[in-house]
Amino acid sequence: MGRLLNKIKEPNDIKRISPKLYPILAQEIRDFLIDHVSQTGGHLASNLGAVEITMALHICLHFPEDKVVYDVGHQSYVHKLLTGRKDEFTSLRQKDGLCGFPKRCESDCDVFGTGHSSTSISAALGLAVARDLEQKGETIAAVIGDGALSGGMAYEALNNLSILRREKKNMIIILNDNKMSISENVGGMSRYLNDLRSRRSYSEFKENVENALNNIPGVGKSVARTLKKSKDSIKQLFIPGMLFENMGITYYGLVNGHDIYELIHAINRAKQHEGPILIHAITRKGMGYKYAEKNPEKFHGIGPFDKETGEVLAKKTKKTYTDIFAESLVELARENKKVVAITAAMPSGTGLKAFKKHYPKRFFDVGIAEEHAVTFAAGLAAQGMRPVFAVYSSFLQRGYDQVLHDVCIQKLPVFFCIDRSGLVGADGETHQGIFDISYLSHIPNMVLMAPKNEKEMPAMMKFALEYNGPIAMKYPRGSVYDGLSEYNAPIELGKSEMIYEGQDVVILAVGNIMEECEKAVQLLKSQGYNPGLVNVRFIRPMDEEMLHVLSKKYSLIVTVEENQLIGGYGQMVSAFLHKNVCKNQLLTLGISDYFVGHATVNEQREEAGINADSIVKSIIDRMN
Ligand SMILES: Cc1ncc(C[n+]2csc(CCOP(=O)(O)OP(=O)(O)O)c2C)c(N)n1
Ligand SMILES: CC(=O)[C@@H](O)[C@H](O)COP(=O)(O)O
Ligand SMILES: [Mg+2]
Repeated sequence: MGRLLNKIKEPNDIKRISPKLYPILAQEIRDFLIDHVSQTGGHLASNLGAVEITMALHICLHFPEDKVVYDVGHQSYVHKLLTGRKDEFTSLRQKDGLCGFPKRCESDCDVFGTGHSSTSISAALGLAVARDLEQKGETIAAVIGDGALSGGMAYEALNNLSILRREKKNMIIILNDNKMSISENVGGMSRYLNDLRSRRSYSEFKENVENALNNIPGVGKSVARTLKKSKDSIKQLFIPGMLFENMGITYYGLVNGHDIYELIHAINRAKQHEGPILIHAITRKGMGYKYAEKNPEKFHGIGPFDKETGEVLAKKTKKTYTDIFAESLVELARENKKVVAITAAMPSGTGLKAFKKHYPKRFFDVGIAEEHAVTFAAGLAAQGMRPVFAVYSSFLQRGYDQVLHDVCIQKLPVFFCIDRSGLVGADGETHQGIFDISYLSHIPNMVLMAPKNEKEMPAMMKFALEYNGPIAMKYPRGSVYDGLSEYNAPIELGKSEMIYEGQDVVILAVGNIMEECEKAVQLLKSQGYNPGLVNVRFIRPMDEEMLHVLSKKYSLIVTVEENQLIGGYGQMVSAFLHKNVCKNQLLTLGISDYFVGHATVNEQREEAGINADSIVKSIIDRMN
């Protein structure tokens, strides 16, 4: 570890470093990040890009009294380094280890937990208003990227900042503009920021304007005097950032986001400002590591890699569910020209890059705007298109009302391809896809499917695109499970698939948890039991005909799902058995009412009691 970084053991220790050594410290931080993330995996490029911004904040502010909210929070490793957690980086994103996002319970310098995009300005405004109501004086800041600024919630907050303007109360927003979301940034705001980037700083503009006017013989000087008096008109004419200025947010740009001294000057100036102020910092995602600079998308979120070559260590031996989705959609779209694909700033993660390559005019990246994406899809469907919205389960939570209000009430044929459904592992609590059955299964007109493995996925997708109404298919992060059971039964609305008949006990497996259930069946058989096994396939509409048969044949019915138990499939079966006055024993296995922290998926399944061994134990305990 670098000599200077080694001196930083507690919050504010950076203030003991001589200013002339800041560039050396920045390099030591970059070396540390590359060394550690190359071993643990994590979000590297964003953190490399935020080194100087974070250092400057820690030089100018005093923690934990002063407070910074990091938008998304994937770029908060430097903040964690500078607040006494550098020794924990060997446990980054591992069970009981350092979280990859800010977390209140981890440090009093993590004032607000993040993970989902575009929340930082809202949260910081809440902190600032509380400060003012309490008549305190700390500095409150939000660090938001250009990608996160494409999220609608950010504008709701920018709009509401007027309450600080009115009271002349300070709040700093640092816009970390690197022209990148995970992929290239998109949309009108990105174009606006590009325009701002293309200009020099306002102060230069003002000076240049005055010089130009003063050089005009005769009228020039008086015009310059008049304009100078009405600063706003110069601003109106020339200042970049008028979008912010017109909302009452002072725009301070452009600042070189890698010049620590310029940043310190800007932040110290901003601290004195009476009202909200936005510092527009230009950075490079992946700064300081050539492989990440060249390919910031690859190094946005990356597994352990060889830092000498930039190559990921784990060789991909199997396809992922995302690969199967992407390949199948390209084929289905070839046959059906009405198929259009939508992503909310996740073209790589959802696999839609492949679709974009084949059908660029039928591909839409709407930015980090899931709410908009859902209703945009509804509009497309209302005009006869077959929109497919590929979205991570936890991010679709943003569009819940749009699913209900704009798609399901109107019974519009939108196909939701819900990736990262179920446990996701290292991203932890904010990213687990363990709520989608709960938040979709109670919406009338919605159909919710879950393939047991990759063989069933293409057929389910074909069925979905032929189904005339709202329909969703949930599938997990990671490699496919090519299971014991071959896909055979054709897909029929609301029909489950009996895999093994068995007797006494039957297991109903939802989606990819089939992997654990098949192992459990083998283990039970080895102990003399003969369990039945059902591939649920349709969470809704439920296969009530099958449930009637099962209720007559088996004394114990077991449901297993990678979802909260509350609102889950097991609860739906329980309601069915209750409504039909069935006397069966019911054992529901799933996530029992807690948020699942960062760990491996296997560790998370074991903790939840839905790995094979736990399923077996629960069944045997129940049967004896
Ligand atoms: C609601 C939501 N949608 C999508 C994501 C996935 N996501 C994480 S970081 C990111 C891009 C953020 O870009 P930017 O704010 O510019 O930060 P940078 O990585 O460039 O520093 C996206 C889309 C998310 N975290 N939350
Ligand atoms: C920070 C963020 O929200 C994304 O980078 C997310 O971590 C990506 O998840 P996957 O690694 O599953 O694509
Ligand atoms: Mg960015």
